[in-house]
Amino acid sequence: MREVKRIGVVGTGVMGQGIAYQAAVSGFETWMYDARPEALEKALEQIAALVKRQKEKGFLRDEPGDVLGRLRTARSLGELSECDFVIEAVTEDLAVKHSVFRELDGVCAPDVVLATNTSAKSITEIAAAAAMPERVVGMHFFNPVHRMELVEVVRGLESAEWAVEQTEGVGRSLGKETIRVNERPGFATSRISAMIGNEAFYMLMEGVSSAEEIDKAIKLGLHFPMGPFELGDLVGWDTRLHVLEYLHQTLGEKFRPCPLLVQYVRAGRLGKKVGRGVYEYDEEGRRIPGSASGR
Ligand SMILES: NC(=O)c1ccc[n+]([C@@H]2O[C@H](COP(=O)([O-])OP(=O)(O)OC[C@H]3O[C@@H](n4cnc5c(N)ncnc54)[C@H](O)[C@@H]3O)[C@@H](O)[C@H]2O)c1
Repeated sequence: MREVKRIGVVGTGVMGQGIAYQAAVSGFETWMYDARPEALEKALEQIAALVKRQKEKGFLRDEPGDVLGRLRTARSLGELSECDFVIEAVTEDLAVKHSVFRELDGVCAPDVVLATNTSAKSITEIAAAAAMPERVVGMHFFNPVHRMELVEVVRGLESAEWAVEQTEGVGRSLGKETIRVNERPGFATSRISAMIGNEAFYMLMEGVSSAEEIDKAIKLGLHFPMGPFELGDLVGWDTRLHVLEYLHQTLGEKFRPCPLLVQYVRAGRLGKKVGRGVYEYDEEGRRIPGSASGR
């Protein structure tokens, strides 16, 4: 199996930057590419800020300069040709993912695994765009990547055993626990969390209680670490909606997206990444007290 020293990350939004941080902290030379240069710049800034915070809290063994020194930015996918393992974290849209995999296939050596961080989509369908679908594997990280312990490793119809094992090995090298999942829509985790977030929105729409009270109920009554609105704001409601639409299409009526959730996405209330979702956030990303929307 190929020794992994350089990791490529494609798409440096919420997840890509978290994965790139984790790879650099874990000692890998980390190549980052995004179709929007401003997203790449923002990712570098956010990673530098996170490195600083983690060092101050005593969570980082290495010097910040050493971690940041392992980060490289690419101006095209072609510059990822020397990478030993590539993780795609672009927008949750099949056409976008297909174009990335088609191009990566021509760029990377045949023994390089092309992993996708899709939250719920079919690995088999994503892999269909690649000339070598056997090297495409699901590698599902959780947000925020540096804090969450799990990576779901998802085997598509054509995923080869060597590629699945390589993905599990890289997951462990990034300090994560892994579980293996045979592909079904939503894997083991997104299926449950999408349903809870959607149900919480139905409850908000029906006036069962306020968003803050529903979050409080789920945290204190059911012992979840975060409420469904807090979590959805963190994940991004646009990403949540993409997942729900896909689960609705593949698993049926029980996943029909709540109309109020759809309205939030149409209004641009996408969550923490844009400063407002169900709650509002200041420039540092801290929640503004009392900012929960009434409905
Ligand atoms: N947000 C979460 O909590 C979460 C958790 C697990 C998995 N995921 C999955 O991770 C992936 C990324 O989600 P996100 O929340 O980081 O989204 P995001 O919108 O924050 O970032 C996506 C990035 O992809 C870039 N991009 C779009 N097209 C591209 C292309 N052709 N080439 C290169 N870059 C391109 C965009 O410019 C953007 O910076 C999705 O598949 C999502 O389902 C998200």
